[in-house]
Amino acid sequence: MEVASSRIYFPCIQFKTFDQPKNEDLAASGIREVPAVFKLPSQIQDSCSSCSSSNSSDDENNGTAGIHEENSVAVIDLSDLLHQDSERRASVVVNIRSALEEWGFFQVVNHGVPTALMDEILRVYKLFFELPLEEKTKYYTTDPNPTFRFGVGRITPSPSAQNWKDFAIVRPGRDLDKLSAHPPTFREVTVAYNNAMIHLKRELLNALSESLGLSPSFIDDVAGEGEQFFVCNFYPPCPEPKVAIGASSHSDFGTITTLLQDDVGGLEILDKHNNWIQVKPLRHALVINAGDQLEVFTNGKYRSVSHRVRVNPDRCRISIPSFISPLPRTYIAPSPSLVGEEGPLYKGDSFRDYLVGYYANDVNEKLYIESIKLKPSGPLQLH
Ligand SMILES: O=C(O)CCC(=O)C(=O)O
Ligand SMILES: [Fe+2]
Repeated sequence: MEVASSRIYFPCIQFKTFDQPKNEDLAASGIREVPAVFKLPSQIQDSCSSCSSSNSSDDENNGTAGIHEENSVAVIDLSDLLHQDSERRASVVVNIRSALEEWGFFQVVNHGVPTALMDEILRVYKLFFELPLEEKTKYYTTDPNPTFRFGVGRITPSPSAQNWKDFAIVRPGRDLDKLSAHPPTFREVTVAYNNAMIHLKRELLNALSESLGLSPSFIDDVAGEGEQFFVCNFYPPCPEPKVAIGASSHSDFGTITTLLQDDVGGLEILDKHNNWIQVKPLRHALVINAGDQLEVFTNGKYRSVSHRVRVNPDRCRISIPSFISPLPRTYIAPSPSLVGEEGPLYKGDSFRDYLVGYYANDVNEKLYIESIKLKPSGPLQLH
């Protein structure tokens, strides 16, 4: 196959990986076909083509309290939660519980994160991804835990196809000099956004504890103390959107994820009937979902739902998931306060060892958490 001059290959761990040219280069390069390394197996391509793509953004939600079902997953107004009014707070907590039981995902508005900060972080990270490849690859490293890492596709031992995305992993609690210095506000915005996520995570985990009848800091104390970090995903336009995938189906490894997305759309979640449901962009909302650690800790009451990202033929998309996790040494097992007659349904493990298992499996699909499930012991049989 002839390689167009603007197609740039560079190694990503053991793979040769295709770096999709920027939006404006695409037309010039004349690429009309997805390279083989990104091609999904045909049965997955079929499941992609059965869903309609989401290109629209909804108007800003100015915050009517309660749950709105028109976006599939609930949209929950957090203003009453943040104002600590006990009755109104209780109703938000109930809404969060039903959203997690029904979908495992919900969106939040009036969450206290300044909207200007949300716009700004999307803007500065887009500028970063638009830098020349030589600039971005200065941040390419095989060190798994740097402050700032640029990468391509998804790194798994046996991916069926590389994901059609570039990403940056950002750990702002470390050496800030390692963050990109372009554009000039990049570091400042990164730190401000991460701090806002730390604040929000505390509010959310407290509400989650209350929703399960636990004392407010119960979940945060056990499963929310890990290093706060986020990923910025950049999905370039794709000439054959049904043949490739931005992020293949997976569940998140941590406790909860708070995700900011731009207005392009493409995130889909698997519902209880095995249908892919779009999570439509809602301006200035954040998408919240349960991760594997929450599923284990709650003994399956709040499930970590499979999700994936479809690509767009015309527009690049940016999303910024923040991952809230336990400390590596924390042992996460079903909490005795949440285990009923069914008995513990998951094997416990330290978060560090959980991650080893998670990445040793193909993270595409919920393979690892399925493998640590135990059989229900059921009520004691007395003869
Ligand atoms: O881009 C998205 O909307 C979701 C990304 C995602 O699921 C992840 O990075 O874990
Ligand atoms: Fe995810």
